[in-house]
Amino acid sequence: MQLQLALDLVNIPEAKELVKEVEEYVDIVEIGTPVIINEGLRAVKEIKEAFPHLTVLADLKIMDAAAYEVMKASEAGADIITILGVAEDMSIKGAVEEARKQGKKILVDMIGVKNLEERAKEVDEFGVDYICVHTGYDLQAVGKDSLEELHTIKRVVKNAKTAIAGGIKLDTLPEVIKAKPDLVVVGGGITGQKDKRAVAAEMKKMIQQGE
Ligand SMILES: O=C(CO)[C@H](O)[C@H](O)COP(=O)(O)O
Repeated sequence: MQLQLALDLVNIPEAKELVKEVEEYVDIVEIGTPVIINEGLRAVKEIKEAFPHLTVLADLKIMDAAAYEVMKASEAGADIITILGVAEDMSIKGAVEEARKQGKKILVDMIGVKNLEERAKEVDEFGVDYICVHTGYDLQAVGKDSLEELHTIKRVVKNAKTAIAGGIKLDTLPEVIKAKPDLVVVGGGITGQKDKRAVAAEMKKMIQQGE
């Protein structure tokens, strides 16, 4: 089980500081959608250059023009690129094909997918690398989480790795670990804490113990 640090509400210098603080405890660094909106793919490039040993995920949440956007994120140094599960089949297949050419991976974000079980089976057949259930900020605000959805995809996904994101904190991590996703994505649960390093270290320890 891997730990992904999601960086959403920072600029590039702040992102670098944050990664420096916790890098020994995280496996993947996510350059979040708001960072890419504010800073462009330059954020991906600068983080990859500063931390070449870390796996960098570009959270583009691609909806269209998938092959082109995967190519651009790959050129910037992303190792993993995200596309939405609600995108057209052709877009997801195009993303996978381009990622294979570039030697990169695709994570499908299932945010907003209504027919989760059926769609997870379909995208799993397209050869994607990760399928991620995700409660976005807007639903977190009304108390939702993705644990039930994780159980659903764990049941039906045969090829891809499973992942979970959205509002995971130290106190909710044990339940998540029990469900055994391959990847746990944590943003505010680390970045919003006073002692980020200590929280990341504790999360890593809990994850290792849960394996
Ligand atoms: O993709 C995102 C928002 O759309 C976030 O990166 C993801 O939800 C993880 O952050 P947090 O743990 O703060 O919810």
